[in-house]
Amino acid sequence: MSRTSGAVGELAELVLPWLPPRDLAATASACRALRAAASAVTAGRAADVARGLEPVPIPFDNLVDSRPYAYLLYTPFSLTPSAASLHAQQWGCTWARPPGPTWPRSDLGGFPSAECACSLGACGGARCPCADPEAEAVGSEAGVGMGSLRECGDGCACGPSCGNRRTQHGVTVRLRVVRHRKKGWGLHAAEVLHRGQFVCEYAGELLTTEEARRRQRLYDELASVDKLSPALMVIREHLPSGKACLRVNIDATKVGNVARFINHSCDGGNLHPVLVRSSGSLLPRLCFFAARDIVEGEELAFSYGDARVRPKGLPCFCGSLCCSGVLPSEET
Ligand SMILES: C[S@@+](CC[C@H](N)C(=O)[O-])C[C@H]1O[C@@H](n2cnc3c(N)ncnc32)[C@H](O)[C@@H]1O
Repeated sequence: MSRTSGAVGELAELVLPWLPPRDLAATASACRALRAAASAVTAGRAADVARGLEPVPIPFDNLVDSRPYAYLLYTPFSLTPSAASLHAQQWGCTWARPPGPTWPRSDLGGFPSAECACSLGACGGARCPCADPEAEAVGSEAGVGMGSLRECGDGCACGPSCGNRRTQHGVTVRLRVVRHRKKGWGLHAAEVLHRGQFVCEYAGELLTTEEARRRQRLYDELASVDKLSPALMVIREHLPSGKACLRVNIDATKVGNVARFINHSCDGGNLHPVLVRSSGSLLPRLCFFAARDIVEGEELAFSYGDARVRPKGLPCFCGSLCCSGVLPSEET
């Protein structure tokens, strides 16, 4: 009974002394079976943060303390909070049927879209309206702000195997979530990544600005007492008119994908954040590309200054030569 605690321990102390030997032995054996089952669940969670929802498993790796994994509800795509609760995974389980993406949306509600009608294999060519002349350069520089990319989407005639959908197949590169002494978990390459290679999207709950502000206040309080590692991303995009600004709030704190483990680096890190637009979609998606060749084992990082994450005034341990000493934050 040395390891039982709280209510279970109290209950055991009350009940067990009254049991006959056979029932006491049966209770002990049931506890051993439960312990083995719980260990199997822990091992499964530690073996794959994505719980089978990405094309390749993404294991946790902790040589620093005793936490085997970080718990989150995994979603490969961004969702609205109502969809997230509707499709909530049972505690500890994978989804029987994962939810579909909130975008790209097929219904544009009257907004113009530049979808292509290319036949399969012809996308990305000179006549394809979704072709992006800058596509080759995407991801080639870190620390130069947010890039942009156009891809085919739900509004296009081509199918999912079209070559102009680099970011739409989930995480296909080998990654690992590694525990750090000062920064918490961090995302690392588990194979060589080449400059310009797509790494992952930043997926989570899509929030209204009002809800994002409400959560930020809460996360600030919890983070200041070390109770939470928030992953609320605020992306601002100035529209061509210069008069309006599109704001996208993605909260991956509790419902999100592997990108929520990417830490900040003051020197821009080795990832290039890129806003990807596709036909049939009102909102851009935030995607990360390798900004240079990355060796196996290297930590992946980008500058939170480009797509800001709260909370305020926390110390930065990125270790880069130009480290400012604090994590970037913003007034919302
Ligand atoms: C998006 S999460 C990144 C994953 C996080 N390390 C975890 O364990 O879940 C952002 C949080 O990670 C921590 N973090 C990220 N970059 C950091 C850095 N350079 N130095 C210290 N802490 C960092 C901060 O707590 C920040 O609020």
